[in-house]
Amino acid sequence: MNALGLLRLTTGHRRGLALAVTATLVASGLGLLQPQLLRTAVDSAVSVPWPVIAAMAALFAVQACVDGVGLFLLERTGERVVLGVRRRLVARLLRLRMAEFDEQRLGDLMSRVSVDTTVLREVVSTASVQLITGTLTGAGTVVLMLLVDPVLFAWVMTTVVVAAVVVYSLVGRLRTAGEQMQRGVGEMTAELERALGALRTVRACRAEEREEELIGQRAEQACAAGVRAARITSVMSPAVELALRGSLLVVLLVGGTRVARDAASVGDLMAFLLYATYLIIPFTSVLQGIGLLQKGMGALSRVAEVQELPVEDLSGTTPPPDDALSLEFRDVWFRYRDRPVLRGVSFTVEPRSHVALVGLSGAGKSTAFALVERFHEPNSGAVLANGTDIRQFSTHEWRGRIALVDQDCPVLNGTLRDNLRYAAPDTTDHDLREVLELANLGELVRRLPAGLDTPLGERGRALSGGERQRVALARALLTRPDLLLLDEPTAHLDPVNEQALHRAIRYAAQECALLVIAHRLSTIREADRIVVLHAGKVIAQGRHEELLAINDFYGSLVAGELLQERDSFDTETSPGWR
Ligand SMILES: Nc1ncnc2c1ncn2[C@@H]1O[C@H](COP(=O)(O)OP(=O)(O)OP(=O)(O)O)[C@@H](O)[C@H]1O
Repeated sequence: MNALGLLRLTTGHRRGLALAVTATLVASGLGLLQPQLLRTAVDSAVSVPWPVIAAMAALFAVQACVDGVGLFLLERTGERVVLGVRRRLVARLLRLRMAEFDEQRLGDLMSRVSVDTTVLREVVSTASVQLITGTLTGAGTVVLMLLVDPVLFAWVMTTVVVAAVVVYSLVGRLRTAGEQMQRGVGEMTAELERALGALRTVRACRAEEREEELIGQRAEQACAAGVRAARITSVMSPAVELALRGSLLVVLLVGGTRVARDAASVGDLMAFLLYATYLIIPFTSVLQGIGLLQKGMGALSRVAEVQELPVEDLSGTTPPPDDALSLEFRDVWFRYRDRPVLRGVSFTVEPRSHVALVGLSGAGKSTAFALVERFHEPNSGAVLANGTDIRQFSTHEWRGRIALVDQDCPVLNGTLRDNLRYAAPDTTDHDLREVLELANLGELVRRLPAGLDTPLGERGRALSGGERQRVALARALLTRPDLLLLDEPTAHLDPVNEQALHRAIRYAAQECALLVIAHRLSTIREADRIVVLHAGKVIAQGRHEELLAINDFYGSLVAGELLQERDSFDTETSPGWR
């Protein structure tokens, strides 16, 4: 990633940037006029030159104003550039291929949107002006110094060249250190996100100290890279400072003797001295600008990495059929990286029928759901709806026709109403009430302090596990799907909620095709067909009684109650409002 990449970032904002840089340049130009005025005043005046002092004061005031305007414009442009980058990143992240989330670390991706873009803003708003105005003002100052006294200038340049050589030799290392620092921060955020995301487990396992140590190590890595960068800067800055102070000393020594020998006037010496002090600002600016630019290039390459991650393939354009949906898995093979998970799976779900998918943990049931949702694509074979490969459908419209109730039932931050209407924002209150009763949520709504408008907290913390499951089910039913994918809760349900679940399943089965990952005998018995999945293959299909008669594996599943092998954590306890 080079400086051109950074320049490309400013596309669409160049006018604002040009305006800002111009304002800053004008301000610097006005600054350069001041020594000239001083020189004229000193060399020609015999008494206090009031008009010149007034002109200088006016110049100072105008310079300060123009400088302020330029600064504001720059900051604004920086913010707007970063807004664009952040929007693009967020849009990309929300559309990445699901498989990418297996490879990437969430916290690191998040730090690219927050931390790295902040560095980019600094580059746009600070480094750009530092480099452009620093270079131009520096060049202007140099020319004026040359005009005032070429001999003195030659002396000054010797010290400046020494400083420039030191800076140049360190720039590359500064960039590497900057990049390492950004990566370190990314890794630390990733670890922190992982630990806070599983805080209950962390505490239950008494792992706070281990996590503190691990996250601390990542912070230390970022710190070490920051210190490396500081070390480089600390060599660069004094070198420059030394050169600048040295040049001032040279100006005084050499210039003083030249004035004594009448080779130059006092006005010349004063103007030159002023220019030499003025040179410090653009020179330091350029130096800081180069440092920031190096950091910015590191940040930009991390941002660009996200921009290059593959997004979901949304090439299908055909709208899904309007009539009742049927679903067919036709010889579907699927692997996660090198690991085959589905191996020639075939089964069908007729319109408005109820099919239960059963099998041991790891058999591939959730993967089958993921293929229906098009989170992943089959490696061979196809998933069809009413005879058409679902890849031909517009993904957006296809997902609008189906609903998924996941095992971990995510609830989003917001009110209960927001959560319920998340997939169908136009739901009326009448529909809402109907589904609430169906999912046995009426009692919960009555108990919550602000009813439907009660905030549920981050990830629905204010709800119990069972309540979250019912909210997820109600959310799915509200979309009036043509195909409902339901990963039945593995946790124990009390009889009232078990009945509610069955009521909802029966209701859904009348309205749409229903594919349930079943963990309960009661759900399995009600199914029109049971598909037994074992090690990625369908080993039997039929009704409960038929399968019991013909399939030993199914018999062993039922007898050993293996269908509920994960029946362990009942989270039906919730904080507050009980
Ligand atoms: N993102 C992934 N990357 C790699 N392997 C995965 C991924 N997701 C699942 N697997 C593996 O694929 C296999 C099938 O997983 P899947 O979640 O489909 O099983 P399942 O039948 O739904 O199990 P369970 O009933 O425990 O939820 C498992 O062995 C799992 O380890």
